[in-house]
Amino acid sequence: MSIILLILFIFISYVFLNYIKKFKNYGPKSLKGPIPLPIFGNLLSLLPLPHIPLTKYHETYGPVYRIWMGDKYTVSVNDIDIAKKIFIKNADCFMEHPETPTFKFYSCNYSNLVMGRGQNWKQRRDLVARSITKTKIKHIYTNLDQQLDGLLNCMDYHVKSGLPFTPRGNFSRFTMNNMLKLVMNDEIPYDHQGKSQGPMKDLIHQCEVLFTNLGSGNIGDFIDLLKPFLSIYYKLTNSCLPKILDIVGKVLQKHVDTFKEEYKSNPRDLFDVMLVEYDFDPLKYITIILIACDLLFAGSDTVAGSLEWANIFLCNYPEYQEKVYSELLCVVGKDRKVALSDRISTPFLNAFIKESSRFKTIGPFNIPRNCSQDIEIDDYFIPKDSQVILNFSGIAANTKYWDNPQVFDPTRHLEKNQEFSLFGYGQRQCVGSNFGQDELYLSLSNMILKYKFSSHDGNLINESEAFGLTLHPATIFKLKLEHR
Ligand code: HEM
Repeated sequence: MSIILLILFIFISYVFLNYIKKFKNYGPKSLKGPIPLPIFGNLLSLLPLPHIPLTKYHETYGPVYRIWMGDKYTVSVNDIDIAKKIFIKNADCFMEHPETPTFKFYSCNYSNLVMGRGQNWKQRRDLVARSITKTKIKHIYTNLDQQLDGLLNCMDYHVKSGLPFTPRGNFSRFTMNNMLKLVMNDEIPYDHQGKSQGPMKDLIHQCEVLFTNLGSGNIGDFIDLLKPFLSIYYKLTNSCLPKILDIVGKVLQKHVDTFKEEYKSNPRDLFDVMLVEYDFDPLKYITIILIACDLLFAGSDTVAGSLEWANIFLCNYPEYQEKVYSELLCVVGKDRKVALSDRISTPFLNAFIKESSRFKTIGPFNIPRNCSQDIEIDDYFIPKDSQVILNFSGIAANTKYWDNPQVFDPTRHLEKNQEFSLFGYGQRQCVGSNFGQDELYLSLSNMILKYKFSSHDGNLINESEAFGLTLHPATIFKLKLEHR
């Protein structure tokens, strides 16, 4: 009995002291924020769609405020100028991500690029940034073009058969294939009905499981008492990561076995580039596999989700669809496909894409960064070891930048060229931003030039959001496609 009382006493004292800590005053530049609860801090107020309360808090506490995510002091930044001061001007202070059981487990102890740290990260980042260009991998855009043909063929099938077209699944396979081609010169073949086939099919399935695991968030990452249990839980239960590493590892081994001298100057893909860079050192294979996985994860769901949202807006705002189509018809005509060089001549389509990404921010936040020392930025004090979130959804709704931000209106970008990027700022901003934007432009423009989009039942498509690894449409919607 006395042992139980003792444990209870220790627990209550811990909770009490822990709670007091949450009210520490950092002086006149202390950040304001909502009152936290014991243990959970403000976590419960963030459910189920954290970007909504995080954007609302801005109205009460200003563009930079603090919340407690469990035991983690978190700074939410909703202003572009301050974001730049943090992530560009004071980059050294905000370079790493916070250490959490989830980040640690899924990065195999920070051995990948996305979670990499210090010099290791710099070296991996430099390698990937140099590689995903057409100077290094020469056929990178030919591959993209072929994948686009595959997607358009699939859409053709739906036009001819009169069957409704489901963007979810078809767009994820398209973007996943672009990454598979880029990284390991592989792809998931599919029949016209959109069903995946072949050995890589299992990879897509395992990635979906992993996206769900990562996207659901885990309270054990934020509450110190739970962290050790979460680490143990991952070790005991999670089997999709080893499966993914196994599938990707086998493809890497095949690359090693089939490598030819000529691939040094004309690599088949990123695997070849990395094998040469690391001098075929088997100790580096795990890093190569993990970087490959980074690109598969970071580069597929983001672009696929952006395409889904853009399709919804084409259907729900048919007047803008007609304007984009007329512009493309005038610039490109019907005898060829849209090319990247047309981008400069399609301001309305560019504005439509920008508005689509502002209206539904596919990645509502950057990957949180850890602050490595106490620092003052303008009127804001950010304490050491707090985590900093760049709230893209908050910036997208900030009336400092946009009139009537709740209205979908591409013309706003023609009237005023307001800077807006979902790719982050500074050295650690998205390494695939150029490729991702090219992928989005090419696929969307060619779809619009070829097909008229509407919802399959004639109703407006539901625009509500589901929060996961990305902020994607909550419902799996279907489209009616007609040839233009
Ligand atoms: C619409 C498309 C995309 C969006 C919105 C997006 C957004 C982001 C964001 C917000 C970050 C974190 C930046 C930060 O912390 O400051 C990031 C990082 C990253 N993204 Fe993207 N991304 C997209 C497409 C892609 C593509 C196509 C690739 C691969 C080719 C890619 C690969 C990566 C990688 C590897 C990182 C980690 C970079 C590092 O830590 O050095 N992303 N992305």
